[in-house]
Amino acid sequence: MDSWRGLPAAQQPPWPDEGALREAVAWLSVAPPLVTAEETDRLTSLLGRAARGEAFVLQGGDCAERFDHVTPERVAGRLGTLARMAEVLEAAAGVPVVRVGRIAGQFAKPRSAPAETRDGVSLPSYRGDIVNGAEFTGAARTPDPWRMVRAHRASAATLELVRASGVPVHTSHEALLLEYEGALTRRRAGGWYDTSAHLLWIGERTRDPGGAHVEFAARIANPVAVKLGPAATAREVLELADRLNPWRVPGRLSFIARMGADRVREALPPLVRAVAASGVPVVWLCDPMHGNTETAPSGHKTRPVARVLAEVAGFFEVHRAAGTRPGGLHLEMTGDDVTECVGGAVSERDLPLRYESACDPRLNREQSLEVAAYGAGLLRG
Ligand SMILES: O=C[C@H](O)[C@H](O)COP(=O)(O)O
Ligand SMILES: C=C(OP(=O)(O)O)C(=O)O
Ligand SMILES: [Mn+2]
Repeated sequence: MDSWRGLPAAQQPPWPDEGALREAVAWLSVAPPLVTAEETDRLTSLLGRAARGEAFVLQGGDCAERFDHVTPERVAGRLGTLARMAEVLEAAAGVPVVRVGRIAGQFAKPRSAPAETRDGVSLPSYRGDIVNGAEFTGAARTPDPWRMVRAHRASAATLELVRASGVPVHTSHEALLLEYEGALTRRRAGGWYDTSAHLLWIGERTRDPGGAHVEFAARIANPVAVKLGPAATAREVLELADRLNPWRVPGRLSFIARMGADRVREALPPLVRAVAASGVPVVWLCDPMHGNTETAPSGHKTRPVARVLAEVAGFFEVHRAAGTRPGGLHLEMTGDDVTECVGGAVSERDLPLRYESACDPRLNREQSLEVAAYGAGLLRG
């Protein structure tokens, strides 16, 4: 299970204290599992239905969860919004909607740049609460391996709130920090399960078929997903499909296309066609967020809801033209009334009012419901 060690692993934090890293990993390797193999297998079979067109997937939640946002109100807000969106989509799809949260573990962030400079001062970039603090001070930005232990506790507390809500949701996050994911991986009858979440995905920046992340994902029994940006080639995608779903199990592998509204119509068709021709069963999800990020004049990262809708439309068009299935949506969203994406009641001027994301801009409740209603319209055809 340690076969990923020794392979190139992108986006790992430069932990300054080796001893502390070893101690934190030792703590995690005997920590209680967060999810069971049975629940995890159930998600694989639900996703298998989506691969056959008998279900639609809604995956959503924060870009970056925060340790100090684990409150009943915030979790209920996110889950309530996700549940409402799922109802809207379900009514249109005529098949069950599989609810998957970016929740209870979505704490690690890959970054475009290793450092951030403000007023001539450079500090390590914020890499998510599991690595360092968002505050712009040397102390906060120093990677601290004990934060992985806090992330496990915050995930457990969030999961308790999720389980108490009644919203039937499975958990997911990006499998970015391999020390964390590896330490929570346990042997079960069905193989090795990463017990940190039901579904793990590999990000656009770490999907090198020869890299450590793909090797780790290939070894676990969980359902896995891979983000695909506009530079992904059919050859790479076929290699990923082969590595990650060699036994061709429906539901084992999802591809999350995040092309950008302008690129989706030209970048996605060759990938969809190549996968269809290979016969490897895959669920195709649309992430209309990460290819549509812009910087507003105020300096805030934002996403125009109109571009989000345009990418969703393009994704459906591509699948209709190829005769393949649009399997679901992957969104960065919250139940809170934030001002992070532009659209509806939020204009560029409003961005500073309630911009609470520590990383990427999320759809607020109203915008999330707008995207769900739009998706429902496309599902009705
Ligand atoms: O959530 C995704 C990435 O972590 C994020 O888009 C990277 O953002 P950056 O370009 O500000 O580093
Ligand atoms: C890091 C993310 O996305 P991507 O890997 O697609 O950039 C994300 O989903 O937050
Ligand atoms: Mn993001």
